[in-house]
Parts: sequence; structure tokens; C-alpha cells
Amino acid sequence: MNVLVTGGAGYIGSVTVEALVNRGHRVVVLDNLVTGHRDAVHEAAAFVHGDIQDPEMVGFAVQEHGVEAVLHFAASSLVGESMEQPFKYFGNNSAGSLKLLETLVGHGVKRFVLSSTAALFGTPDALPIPADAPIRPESVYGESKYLIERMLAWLQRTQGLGYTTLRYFNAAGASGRFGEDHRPESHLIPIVLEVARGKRAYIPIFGDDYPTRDGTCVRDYIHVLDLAEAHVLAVEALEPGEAHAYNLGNGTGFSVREVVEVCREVTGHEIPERVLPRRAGDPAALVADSSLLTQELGWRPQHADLREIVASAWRWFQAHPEGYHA
Ligand SMILES: NC(=O)c1ccc[n+]([C@@H]2O[C@H](COP(=O)([O-])OP(=O)(O)OC[C@H]3O[C@@H](n4cnc5c(N)ncnc54)[C@H](O)[C@@H]3O)[C@@H](O)[C@H]2O)c1
Ligand SMILES: O=c1ccn([C@@H]2O[C@H](COP(=O)(O)OP(=O)(O)O[C@H]3O[C@H](CO)[C@@H](O)[C@H](O)[C@H]3O)[C@@H](O)[C@H]2O)c(=O)[nH]1
Repeated sequence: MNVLVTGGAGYIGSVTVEALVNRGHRVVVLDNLVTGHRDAVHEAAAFVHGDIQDPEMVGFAVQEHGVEAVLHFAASSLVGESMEQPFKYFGNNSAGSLKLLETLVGHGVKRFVLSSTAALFGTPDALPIPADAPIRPESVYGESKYLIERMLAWLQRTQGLGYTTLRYFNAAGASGRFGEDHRPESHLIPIVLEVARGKRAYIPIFGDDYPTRDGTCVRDYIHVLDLAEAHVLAVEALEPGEAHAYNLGNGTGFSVREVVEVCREVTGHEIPERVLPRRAGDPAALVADSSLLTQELGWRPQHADLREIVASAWRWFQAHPEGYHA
């Protein structure tokens, strides 16, 4: 298939492009490089430096490359930041995706896979969270993604667009070539590894008074390679006019303190910690029930062990001490 990947110069997008290329698909990446890196774009993929909100750039990419399906990663994606900058999130994510979808539908694109999020679920009634759990975001980020899901539901009904929304939990780890390089970094595992690499003095723990087993937030960390594989399966199976929503995680939760402990084991470094106040928008615990994805697409995580996930990130950081800006 000819696949357009928005945000393909970013963390999860770059690893997914690698997986698509390995599977024999032809890929064009559209990215404005606001958080992504040109060097993170696989050499077998075409690259268009542009914004999802620019109809001319998007239209050019679609026509020039005969695009049949779109994987939409491009977004602003930090829970904490979204609570401080709501207009950025409703703008880039919700309004940006609306513009993108208008252009794509106008060019006859009928297959669309959305990077959605566990942040849709807020504080869930029970764990693990199934795909049909109630939606009640507790952050602007989560709401901004849910608005895109609602647009997709209406475009399926009115325009025959086929879509799959993958609500993934916490991406982590690296492929051999592509890894996580956010600036500044805000995600837990790369920050803990920055402490191990001597780039930070300690790991701040945002709250230890949550109703969890050790008081720190629990998350379901999924290997970026398993995420990439789910995208390949989803886009290969998707037909025009269909609608699917899947949760995507390992089904096991780790607290912030447990993650730090695994990082100590993997790196052999001490990793001091310091407890700070809670971060706005953080639910106490998020763990995925991905059984619908397993039933319908045969997806199963191949790298579920948190030690393996952390070790892959650790190897990538050792091989790329300055990230993509070497
Ligand atoms: N990292 C996670 O744990 C996680 C979990 C659930 C969902 N997600 C979602 O997955 C997607 C990718 O996340 P990531 O961690 O790889 O983020 P990232 O910031 O590394 O990648 C996003 C990419 O999109 C590009 N981009 C942003 N706005 C754009 C625009 N308007 N036009 C063109 N390009 C634009 C950026 O330059 C970047 O390359 C996001 O949609 C995010 O919401 C991430
Ligand atoms: O220095 C840090 C960084 C994070 N945390 C905590 O670690 C957990 C994980 O945080 P982080 O790695 O920032 O991820 P999330 O905020 O859970 O969000 C990620 O996972 C979501 C899905 O669950 C995605 O939608 C988001 O895009 C992605 O950033 C949270 O409880 C944070 O409060 C700390 O205690 N200290």
C-alpha cells in the first residue's frame, strides 16, 4: 500500500515507518519537525516537510504518492502541558486533524488510522480498561483526541471513511535504529535513564499519595515495536467504511517507583529520586485490556517484559548519547 504517515519523524511514527517499510509498504512522511527529527525518517520513505493543516502540502503528498491510507501520529501529546496550554492542544490536535481530514476526504482517501490515547478514559471504573469503557477525559490532551474520534465517527457515517482508532497506553523502548528524543524530555522512562546517564541529578516523582499500591501512579508501558506492529496490522486490515476502536497495552501496570527500580536493575546505576507534588491531569492508574485487538487482528505483544523495554531504550541512549543531534 501507499501509506502517508503524519508525524513520521517523531518517536512512535519513526518506528512505525520502519515496520511499514520492512513489510513492503511504500511510505511518505509528512512532518513539520516541531518535535520530530529529519534523521528519524527512514531513508526508504519519502519526506514532505509540512504541516497537517496545510491543504496544499497534504494534497501534494497524497497525489504525488498515490496515497491509499493514512496513519495520523502528528500531534501535541503531553498531558501536563495540555493543562497549561489548552489552545495549543485543541488547535494542533482537534482543529489540525479536522483540516487534515477535510483535505484527505477531498482527495478520496478512505482509510485512516488514528493515534489515540488511554487519556480518553480519565479515572476508569475498573482495571484493566476494555475498549468499550466510558470515555471521560481528565486532561485537555485526552479531550482533544476524543474530539478527533467523534469527527471520525461522523465522517464514517457521512463520507464512507474507514477508520481505526488505536488508544494506546504508555509507549516506551526503542527499535535498534529509532528511539525517543523529545526536547525537553518529559516522559518517565527516558528521564529516569537521563539520571542514570548523569544528565540529571534525580528523578522527580509527581505525587506519592495516589490510591495505588505504593502511592505513585500506575501505567501500562508498551514496547514501541509492539505498537508499530499493531499499526501495520490495523492498516492492512482496514476497509473503507469500517469503524474500529482498540485499546493497546500489555495489560500489566507498573508504578512510577517500580519503573525506577527496573531502571536501576537494567542500568546498574543508583538513580536518586525526589517526591514532588502531583502533576495536573494525571489519573492514578491506567492499564489496558487489549483483548479486542487480539481477537480481531491477532495482535499479541512480543516484548511485554518491562526489563526488555527499558533495556532497549538504554541501548539506544548509549548508542545515541546526543539523540538525533549528534
Ligand atoms: N508517547 C506515548 O506514550 C503516546 C501514548 C499514546 C498516544 N500517543 C500519541 O502518539 C502520537 C505520537 O507520539 P510521539 O510520542 O511519537 O510524539 P512525537 O512528538 O515524538 O511525534 C509527533 C510528531 O508529529 C509532528 N507534528 C506535530 N504537529 C504537527 C503538525 N501540525 N503537522 C505536521 N507534523 C506535526 C512532530 O514534529 C513529531 O515528529 C501522538 O499522536 C500522541 O498523541 C503517544
Ligand atoms: O519526571 C517524571 C515524569 C513522569 N512521571 C509520572 O510518570 C507517569 C508517566 O508519565 P509520562 O511518561 O509523562 O506519560 P503520561 O503522562 O502517562 O502520558 C503518556 O501516555 C499517555 C497514555 O497513557 C499518552 O497519551 C501520552 O501522549 C503520553 O505522553 C505519570 O504518572 C507521571 O506523573 C513522574 O513521576 N516524573
